[in-house]
Amino acid sequence: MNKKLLIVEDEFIVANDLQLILTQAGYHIIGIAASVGEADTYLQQQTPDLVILDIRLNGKRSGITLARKLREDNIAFIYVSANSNQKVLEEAKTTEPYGFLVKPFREKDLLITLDIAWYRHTHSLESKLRNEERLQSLLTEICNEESDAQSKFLKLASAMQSFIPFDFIATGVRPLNGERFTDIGYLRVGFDEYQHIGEKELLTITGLSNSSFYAVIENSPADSHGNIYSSEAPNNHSPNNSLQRTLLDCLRMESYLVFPVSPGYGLSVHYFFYSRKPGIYSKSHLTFLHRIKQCLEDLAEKIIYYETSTSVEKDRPVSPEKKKNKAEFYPGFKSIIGNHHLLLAALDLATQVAPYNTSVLILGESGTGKEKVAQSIHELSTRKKGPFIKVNCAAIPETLVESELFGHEKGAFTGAIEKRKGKFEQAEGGTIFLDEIGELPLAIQMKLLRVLQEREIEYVGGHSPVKVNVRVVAATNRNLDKEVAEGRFRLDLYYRLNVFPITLPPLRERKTDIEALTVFFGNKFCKEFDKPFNGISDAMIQKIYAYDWPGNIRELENVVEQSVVLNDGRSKLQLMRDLSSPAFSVIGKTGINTFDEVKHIQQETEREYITSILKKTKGRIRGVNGAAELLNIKPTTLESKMIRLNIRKQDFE
Ligand SMILES: Nc1ncnc2c1ncn2[C@@H]1O[C@H](COP(=O)(O)OP(=O)(O)OP(=O)(O)O)[C@@H](O)[C@H]1O
Repeated sequence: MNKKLLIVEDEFIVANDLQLILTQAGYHIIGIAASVGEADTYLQQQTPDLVILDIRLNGKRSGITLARKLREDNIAFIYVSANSNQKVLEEAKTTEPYGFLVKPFREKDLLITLDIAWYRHTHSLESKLRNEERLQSLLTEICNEESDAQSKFLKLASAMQSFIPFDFIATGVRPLNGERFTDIGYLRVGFDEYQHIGEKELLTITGLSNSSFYAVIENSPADSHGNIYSSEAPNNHSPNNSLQRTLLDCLRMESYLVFPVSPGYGLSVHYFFYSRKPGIYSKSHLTFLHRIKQCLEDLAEKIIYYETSTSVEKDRPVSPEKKKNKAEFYPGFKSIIGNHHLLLAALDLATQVAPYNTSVLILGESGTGKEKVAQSIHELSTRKKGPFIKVNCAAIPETLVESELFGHEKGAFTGAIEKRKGKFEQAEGGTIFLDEIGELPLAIQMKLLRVLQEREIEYVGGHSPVKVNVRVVAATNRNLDKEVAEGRFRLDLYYRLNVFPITLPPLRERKTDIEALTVFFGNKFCKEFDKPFNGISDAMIQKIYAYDWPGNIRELENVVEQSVVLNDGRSKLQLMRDLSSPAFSVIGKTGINTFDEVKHIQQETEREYITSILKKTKGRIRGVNGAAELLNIKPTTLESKMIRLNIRKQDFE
């Protein structure tokens, strides 16, 4: 069936050109609109499969306004625009278009872009529907199981987290009753960890007396329909001194969404999602909640039933160890430390995409944990029993990339003395992780695109394709948009890989995780070097918070490793190098880009320190007051370190 297409373009000649090309290519054009108003009229008459959208249009409203509506209505669209103003482009990007073409464009590029847009749209739609089906059956399970209201709601929180982002979730009957407050809330404190917030906790957090708290409750309005509030839109905010307002202030939330359901008996139960990000909630979240409304009503009924029948039980104080709960639906991120909301949002996306074969593109600076997330995606997928093969595209010489990835036949080139399988075949039934994908030569990018489309590879020197069943997870620390714009990365491959992008935040943007990571690495290295872990000194904590971490988690890991190596085993870990020393400020300016750079600095400092101890002991390693004892490491460990660091004992004797 011909796909239906709407053209929204105010330049008559361009619009006609588009119509001609697309009709010839087999599309059915449902109309040409020169303004958002005209486009609305067409959209009311019928729903197109795809929309081609110019940014600047006749009238006051731009294509970006229309794009927001199209996204909410789940209609795929691409921009075709001559506008290269960075600000406008940035704004256009926030609407998450399925493609972008800059005028003037080639006919071939237009057709490819539409093709990819359609592929991405159907693909994401399909996985969305499958995900929703999974969620609905999970909610039914939660509803039917024998458990109390709190655990039911905790499980709901865990199940919902990858569908609607939140840092705090709550539910309760409305209108609120000053005599008896039965709302249940959970604050998200880890990937799948939540802190229960009931009346007692609220009183502590808000610091309100009982009477002021009841005044707040009495002052809290009920919503008759789904609503969104954000600090960015102060006109649409909850009244002062209401429960919502109090929660926003005390928990430092910036926006919330409320969704009322009617579970029967004339009652209304509200579900609340709060986020620390302003403007995070959209109409599409409300539409999604409408789709699962029946499940939410069934669950609300069970929760109210439990609440009303066990009020005595409820009044028991909650023991501190019971307060933090693990919902444990997704055990796949065990070794990923941190609970900053930017990290959790990335992990939510990873959870969402993990069960499917969709390609994933992980973006983020060097050392932010891209490989770790790639591994988790593999572990959370049905392919977890298959291999996870990592390929560092930047580390393979250009002439060998093709044979390394796809294999080669005997005699395919000088030195190919026998037939050899490539990484794709080695990853059969599993996942291939293409790290530093931005470094792939253009010719290989084209071949990779074919693999993604056809699911088959061709050996170097081979003549028949070989089918492969491999999921591709790629990563880069480059700005691929820029690489595409500058012609170093193929647009078609970019769109194919970018079906599901996950961006990992740099460490400087999630500083609240620094301490937990430091303790984690402190423990890890103390175990490795067989030393006791006595905690982190206050001075070290202060300095690591103040530093910007251009090398991200990997750099922090190396700094902690060094502190452990040089720790005397009796005191808390100290910072063993000055993070703001000249060496570091230079790096800070230019940025540490590679693991080698981080390792180099670490080795230099270690060399300096070991050298200073050896000077003291005049080269003596073993025995009382020997260098090994002063460093509190085994003499054999010190000896191997000296070999690695090229330190000669005899230089100190
Ligand atoms: N959240 C985390 N918790 C614990 N360890 C982490 C976390 N994120 C990363 N690491 C550790 O930090 C180091 C760097 O992580 P990783 O290699 O995954 O980063 P990357 O983004 O792939 O780096 P590059 O771009 O240089 O390849 C690894 O040793 C990894 O185990």
